[in-house]
Amino acid sequence: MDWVEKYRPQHLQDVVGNSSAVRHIYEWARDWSRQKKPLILYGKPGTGKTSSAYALANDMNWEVVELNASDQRTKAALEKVAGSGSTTASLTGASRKLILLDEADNLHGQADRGGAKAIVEIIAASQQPIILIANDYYSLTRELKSVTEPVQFRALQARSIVPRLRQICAAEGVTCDPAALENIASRADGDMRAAVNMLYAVSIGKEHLAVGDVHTSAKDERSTIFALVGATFKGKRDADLLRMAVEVEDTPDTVEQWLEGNLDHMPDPASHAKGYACISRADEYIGRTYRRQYYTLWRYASAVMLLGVADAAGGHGVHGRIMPPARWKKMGASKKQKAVRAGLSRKLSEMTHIPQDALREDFFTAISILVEQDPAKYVREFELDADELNLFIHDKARATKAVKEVAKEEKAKAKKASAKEKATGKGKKARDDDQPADTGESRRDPPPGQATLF
Ligand SMILES: Nc1ncnc2c1ncn2[C@@H]1O[C@H](COP(=O)(O)OP(=O)(O)OP(=O)(O)O)[C@@H](O)[C@H]1O
Repeated sequence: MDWVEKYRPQHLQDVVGNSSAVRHIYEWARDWSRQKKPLILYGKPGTGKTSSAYALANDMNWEVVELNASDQRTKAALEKVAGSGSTTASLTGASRKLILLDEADNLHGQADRGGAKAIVEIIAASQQPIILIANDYYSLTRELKSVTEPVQFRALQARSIVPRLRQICAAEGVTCDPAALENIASRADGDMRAAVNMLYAVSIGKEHLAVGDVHTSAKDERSTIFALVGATFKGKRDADLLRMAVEVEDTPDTVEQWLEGNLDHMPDPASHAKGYACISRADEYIGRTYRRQYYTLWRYASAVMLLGVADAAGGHGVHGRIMPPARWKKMGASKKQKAVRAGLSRKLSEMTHIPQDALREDFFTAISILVEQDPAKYVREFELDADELNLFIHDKARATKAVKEVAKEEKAKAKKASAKEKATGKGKKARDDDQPADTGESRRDPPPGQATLF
């Protein structure tokens, strides 16, 4: 049995941290009547939402009926349980049934809006206590928010995670360096499930856990995932790939991103589609793993993507080196893009006298079409640089070419102008007046501050 399940809190008092949320839940249950609104526990994964609901039911001697909001069969089941006010229906002698509705932020997974609406109505009129669970409160439908009472679960502090890890080590007969547990707790980033999982992984087969067992540098972690991805494209034996997948610290969704990021570099284009097919199949398992909290499915995800991509790659490797997923690079790049976009709309707004938000909302598409047709013209007109031009046209090579072309023209113009200045001897005056050089072409350009869009 894995430690996450083995050490799931059995009673509310075992739940670490989030004490005001826990008290809220307890008082709600203690005073429960049909007038009480269902609770919605929301917050980061692994902070104790599901565990608290189960611990509460245990403490109250309520039976739990767990349903999933996105499941098509949920409405019928919910109708049956929530519609019955019976308190003695249970064979176990439990006094009530606590309906636990997981993935409340995925209610739109119901086939239609009507289905979701019907569920909200059943929830609102329930004759049994209901607890809904969600990660993101803000993505819930307005209707659902209006019939429920929110309870937030916050990320756990590392200093509350450490004692729980210490307890688990003691129960398992593993002695440990305090620094090792502190290291795990801080890397878990407020997620107790992640912390317990990490502890389990590093303690396998050990009687003593030293800090060195836990502390792997970022470089070491990278080299392991590099090795796994490299071995997959090189077509290493299936058994080796599966063993490496267990060894790497990264979860299958990270491995999936790495494989996906490198797929396009397989030399044979025909193999790309095959590779993507395996990755998308693995992605379904990864999604289900998280939705159902059923980590066994991770193994299937790993097997499907690693063996599938290895088969697609046929042992031919990838062009160049194995690279970290482009998506990660893009995340950094998107910050820069935001700054470029803000600068560009400010500049265009000044030039055209159109307010920035009108430009963005009403004109951006039209401008993009125009710029796409003749990029160089608009590089001149709006004095765009390559980054700015790229916001309008996505073909990087074409954008660079247009910018270079205009730069070349400008250079030639400047050269011509300075030659002319020299010849006429009026160079100084022209510079003092800050007038554009007197060339036939420049007279056709609109003066600064009067750029025209169309
Ligand atoms: N506050 C906590 N106290 C003690 N153990 C916890 C706590 N939070 C999480 N855990 C551990 O993590 C496991 C998963 O926790 P739980 O299912 O309650 O998380 P959750 O908040 O419902 O996450 P998700 O949003 O992913 O469903 C538990 O089995 C338990 O081992």
